[in-house]
Amino acid sequence: MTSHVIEKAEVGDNSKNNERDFPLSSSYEAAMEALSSLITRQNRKDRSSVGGKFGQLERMSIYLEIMGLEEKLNELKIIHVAGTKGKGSTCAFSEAILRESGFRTGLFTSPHLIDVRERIRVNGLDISEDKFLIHFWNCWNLLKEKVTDDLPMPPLFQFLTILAFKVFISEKVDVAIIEVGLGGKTDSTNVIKAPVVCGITSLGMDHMDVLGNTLREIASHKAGIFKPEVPAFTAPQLSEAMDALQERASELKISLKIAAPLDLKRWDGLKLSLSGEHQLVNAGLAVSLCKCWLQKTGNWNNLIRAKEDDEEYIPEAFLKGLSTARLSGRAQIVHDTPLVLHSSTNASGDTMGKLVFYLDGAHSPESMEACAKWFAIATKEGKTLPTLTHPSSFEDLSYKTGFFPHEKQSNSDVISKQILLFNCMEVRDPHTLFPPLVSTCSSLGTHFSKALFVPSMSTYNRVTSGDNIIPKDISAKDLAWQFKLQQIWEKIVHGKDLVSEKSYKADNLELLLPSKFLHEDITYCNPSRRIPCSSVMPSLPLTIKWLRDCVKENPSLHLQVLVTGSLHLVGDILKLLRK
Ligand SMILES: Nc1ncnc2c1ncn2[C@@H]1O[C@H](COP(=O)(O)OP(=O)(O)OP(=O)(O)O)[C@@H](O)[C@H]1O
Ligand SMILES: [Mg+2]
Ligand SMILES: [Mg+2]
Repeated sequence: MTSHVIEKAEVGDNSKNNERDFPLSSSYEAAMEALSSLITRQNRKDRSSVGGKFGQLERMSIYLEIMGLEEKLNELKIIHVAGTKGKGSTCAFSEAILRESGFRTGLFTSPHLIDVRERIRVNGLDISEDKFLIHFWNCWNLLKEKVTDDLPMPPLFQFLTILAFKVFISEKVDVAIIEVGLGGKTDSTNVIKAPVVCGITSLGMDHMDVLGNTLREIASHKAGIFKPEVPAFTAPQLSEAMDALQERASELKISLKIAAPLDLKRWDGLKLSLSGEHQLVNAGLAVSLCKCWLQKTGNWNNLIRAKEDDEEYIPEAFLKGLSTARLSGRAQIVHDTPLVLHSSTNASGDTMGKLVFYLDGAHSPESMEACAKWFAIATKEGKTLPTLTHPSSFEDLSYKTGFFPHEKQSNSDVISKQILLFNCMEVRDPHTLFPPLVSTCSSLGTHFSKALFVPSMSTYNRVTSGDNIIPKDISAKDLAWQFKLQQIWEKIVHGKDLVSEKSYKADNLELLLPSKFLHEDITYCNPSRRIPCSSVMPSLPLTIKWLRDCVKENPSLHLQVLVTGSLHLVGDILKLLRK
């Protein structure tokens, strides 16, 4: 993208000019370039002071005023959702439920995986490129005209929030479902003054740099979205968090109800479209939020059968929404290389993935546990599972004995192995992420044959379109963080420090012979010889190639790869697999 294009795009007084001068795709790239310029490198804690004298929410109000959106925003019938984990899923369920109930929906979630337009959905679909561009340049140009030293352009998330409000207002949605970006009290979305109902998803420890170090502090930040006269619902919480939520609700004299996790037994044949046991919690909250929204907007009675007075009754449209809601990169399974089974046990010749990616963007301790549980169960499919236990110490775990029971014989001529493909942002603490992952998997009988640490490709300082991804210079990536992850992993899994003589050079792929993979555990994963069963891989494209070679060269191998630790990583893998 040349600066010429950006300049043109910026000065154009409406989007039509841009569209006339440039093909749509280049105009979209120009928008991404402009968006990227809004990414601030400032410490999140001091975000409110990013240039200018106004606080974050005050600035939001001024921007909305500039855009002429303030009044219309107050008329939107909003469901506002905060929480540590499950916000996106709860919002996605709510959107699908209300759309299936006959309403035109707007959905604002974060982050995105492949394309920024995923964050803004209208009636179930990501906003189209041309609509995005029209609204994008309209917001951009109006704000750009008014910026001063005291009121600079909004940072990325703030801009996207304004854009989403503008889209939902223009598209005349009946309901807007809005996910909080971070925290609650000071989040840009908290400029919403009178939502119809508020929801709090599962709370846990995350973003402590901004929200505080105790669950109570975190909960009180999230409760900052509560508003007078607006009912609130929460997923079940630990008492420390619940007390803080309740305290805020009492101050405002609003009702705070606990939404019970969905009980699938009651709904014969219902299968949630987002998998994992934790989704029952999110689905339960979504049901309560939607029911309340329908009641408060006077639509509930139209939806229920007249004689139905059962408190727990769920209309058909709700069940349809719960079974069709989608949100990629959360417990998503992608079959890469098809495998046709010819064995007598599968005479029908069903195909199953020979290389299967299990994608989940978990990046906090609680979500790691949820993700591990989902992976362990999903990879076993149909087998009897041991009861989930929480081993108190890693000393107890079987992998310390040197016995690796990870070869699951799912078919007489197929050997299944589980691999971990991991990366996380450097602000995360891997010491808190690996233990719940390893112990939960292990307690369910799943053990990784190998862990691969790979840098993500997306950079955090650019917003890109879905087409724009593969950096040319992959070898020049700094892999120090991946080596650190590997070291921590080895220490946790084998209790041994890694020898660091080969340090900071990615594993030579020539040595990781795919043809040997099937039998390599014994020779390579021997802690006493200090050879780790983990590798630092130089890039994601090479990692995928290596995995594909592994299954190609070992006809009986069935690889189940858990990709987790970062939504960026998950998004990159989705982009690469899609190509
Ligand atoms: N109720 C839950 N309890 C624990 N973990 C959960 C729960 N819901 C979702 N997760 C985990 O968190 C990940 C992200 O889910 P989701 O996108 O719904 O949450 P979010 O709150 O929007 O997250 P983010 O902080 O990334 O915006 C999932 O992939 C899953 O691993
Ligand atoms: Mg988060
Ligand atoms: Mg989210």
